[in-house]
Amino acid sequence: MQNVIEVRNLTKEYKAVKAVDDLSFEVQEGEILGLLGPNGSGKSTTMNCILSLLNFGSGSIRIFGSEMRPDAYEIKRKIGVVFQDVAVFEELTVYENIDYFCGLYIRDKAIRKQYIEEAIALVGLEEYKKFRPRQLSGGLLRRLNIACGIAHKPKLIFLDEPTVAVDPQSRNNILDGIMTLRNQGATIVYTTHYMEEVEIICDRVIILDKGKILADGTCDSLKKLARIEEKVTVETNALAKECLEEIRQLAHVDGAAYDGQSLSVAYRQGKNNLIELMEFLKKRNISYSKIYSERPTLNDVFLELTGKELRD
Ligand SMILES: Nc1ncnc2c1ncn2[C@@H]1O[C@H](COP(=O)(O)OP(=O)(O)OP(=O)(O)O)[C@@H](O)[C@H]1O
Repeated sequence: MQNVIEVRNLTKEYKAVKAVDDLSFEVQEGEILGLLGPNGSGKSTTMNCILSLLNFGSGSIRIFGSEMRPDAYEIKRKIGVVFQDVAVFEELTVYENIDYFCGLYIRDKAIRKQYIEEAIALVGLEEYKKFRPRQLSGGLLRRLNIACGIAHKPKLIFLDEPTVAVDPQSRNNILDGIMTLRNQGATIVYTTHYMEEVEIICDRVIILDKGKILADGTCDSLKKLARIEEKVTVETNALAKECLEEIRQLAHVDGAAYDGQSLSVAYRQGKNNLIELMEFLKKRNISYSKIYSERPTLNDVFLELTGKELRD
């Protein structure tokens, strides 16, 4: 498969801060790449360098096989960008807003009309074509923002946290729309603070911290990086301190925490842990309302690698 983006040894410094530190990666055609990292890890700087919105100290960036430069207009025509902040015209209706942005790229009126209708259908705004932005909810506004960024059918799309503070219906609509764009052949770079979204839509994930790549792979391959193999949660309000210490000494236990209502036990190895813990609780006459086992999530991996929660 062709590399749509190739970043080689990219370094960007702001005075004393190395925002991007010798970064190299590529994005393949038809891929949804999730770019994740704690606040300040260099995601926006990386995206802005790729888009030639920022100068950088050293390294190279190629898009569709050609060097990306501020005047690379042929490449820029094939790119769509949806920034975190909604940027639409208050004076124009939903339809007119999309028409405006699409018109920057598509001159032919008939083709443009078709593209606008397709963008409206993609984000589910059919009933709101004549509404002005101030009449839309936050979720609908974000859908409009996306429609404006992708109506010209770009081959490469950057989406910077497009689902922040949207209702579940709009979120599902946006995620479905992004997968549809990928299925239609677009390559997508996606930043988010919601790990569950990454698990649903991303083909590959890069975890950044301090401007460097900590991990790069599919969600499943990243989960294998986790030190723990299983987490067992027990809902109980009857656990004595000594018992918690005993649990920490059980076979394969990596760590255990108890907050007075919920006991959480992490295991380095994933076999028979649930049964053994249930037997232990029975022997100690500890009653509980619920017990369940989970595989490590991407969030656990992120926490282990960066020492931070993705959502802080
Ligand atoms: N214009 C600037 N001047 C100085 N330092 C900056 C500037 N922009 C970013 N930085 C610094 O560069 C580093 C990377 O910031 P960047 O915004 O790229 O991170 P991010 O991962 O996008 O963060 P967030 O998730 O908060 O958007 C941070 O230490 C930040 O403080």
